[in-house]
Amino acid sequence: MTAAATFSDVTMRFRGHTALSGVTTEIQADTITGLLGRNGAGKTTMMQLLTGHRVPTSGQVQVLGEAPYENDAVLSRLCFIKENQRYPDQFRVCDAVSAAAAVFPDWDHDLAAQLVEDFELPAKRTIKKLSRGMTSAVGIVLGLASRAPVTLFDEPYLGLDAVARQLFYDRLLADYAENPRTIVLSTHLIEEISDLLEHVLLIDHGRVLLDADAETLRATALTVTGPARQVATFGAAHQLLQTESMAGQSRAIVRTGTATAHRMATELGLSVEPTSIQHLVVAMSLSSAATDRAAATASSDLQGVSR
Ligand SMILES: Nc1ncnc2c1ncn2[C@@H]1O[C@H](COP(=O)(O)OP(=O)(O)OP(=O)(O)O)[C@@H](O)[C@H]1O
Repeated sequence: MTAAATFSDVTMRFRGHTALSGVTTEIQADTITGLLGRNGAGKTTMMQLLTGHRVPTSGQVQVLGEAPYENDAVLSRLCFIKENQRYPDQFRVCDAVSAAAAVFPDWDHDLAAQLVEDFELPAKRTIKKLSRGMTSAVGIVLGLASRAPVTLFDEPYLGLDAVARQLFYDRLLADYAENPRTIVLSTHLIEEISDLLEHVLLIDHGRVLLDADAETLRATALTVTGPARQVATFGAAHQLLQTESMAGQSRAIVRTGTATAHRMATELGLSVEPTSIQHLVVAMSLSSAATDRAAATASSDLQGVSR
């Protein structure tokens, strides 16, 4: 696998706040990557670094082999559809489409026209007068029809109804199958998009918490259910992320690197199911928050001792 973009020990600080801390990762070429994480995790900041809207405080960001900041050769091959994408006041839908067609070298006119029709966008209406969801649909049309080698969607579907979101997923997959390219999609609607994702990058408090291909995640994240003691035994032998117990029964989400995990669970009399990416992301984020809290408590206890 080649990398379309790399982050090497990237730290991004905003006046006293560290948004990203020592991030090292690669965005795989010709892959759909889900950039996931809680509010304020650092997803938009990563996209802003990829698109040269910001330069890192330290470390290096490279896109298509070069630093993106003020680099036209790179930026002309990038498309960034932001949450709350803004357009000039007088722009109609058709103006946004024509402007994008002039900017993106690989622009597909037919696809754009088809998408405008699919999303039932009124081509001659001023974007300012569109509903929230329709405005999001304009961004989606531009992002898909740009056919940019690196396309970034940052929460692209604010206000889009369920039917329109499904349309986006279907059109994205169909077009991607025919024209593979690097797509990064940041979203909180993990359940909805998890089947689309080939790679998952989970950011938490500015750090990489999970960086793995979706296939591996599906195979290594398990939910086991059964008697509490047996679940605890199984959890102790694996990476236990979350556990809930009631009336002597437990349910745990674990990550396992061993091929024998299924057998061990069965021998312990536990039922085993795959864990969805959404459940895994929630469990990992909560587990990381608990670890941070424990570390903070330990550190304040130590400060108390030293006084
Ligand atoms: N210009 C800025 N000045 C100060 N702090 C900032 C700035 N931009 C981002 N931050 C902070 O950096 C952190 C990461 O923000 P970022 O927008 O990257 O998060 P996010 O993962 O995209 O969140 P969300 O899912 O809520 O959109 C947040 O704590 C945010 O408040």
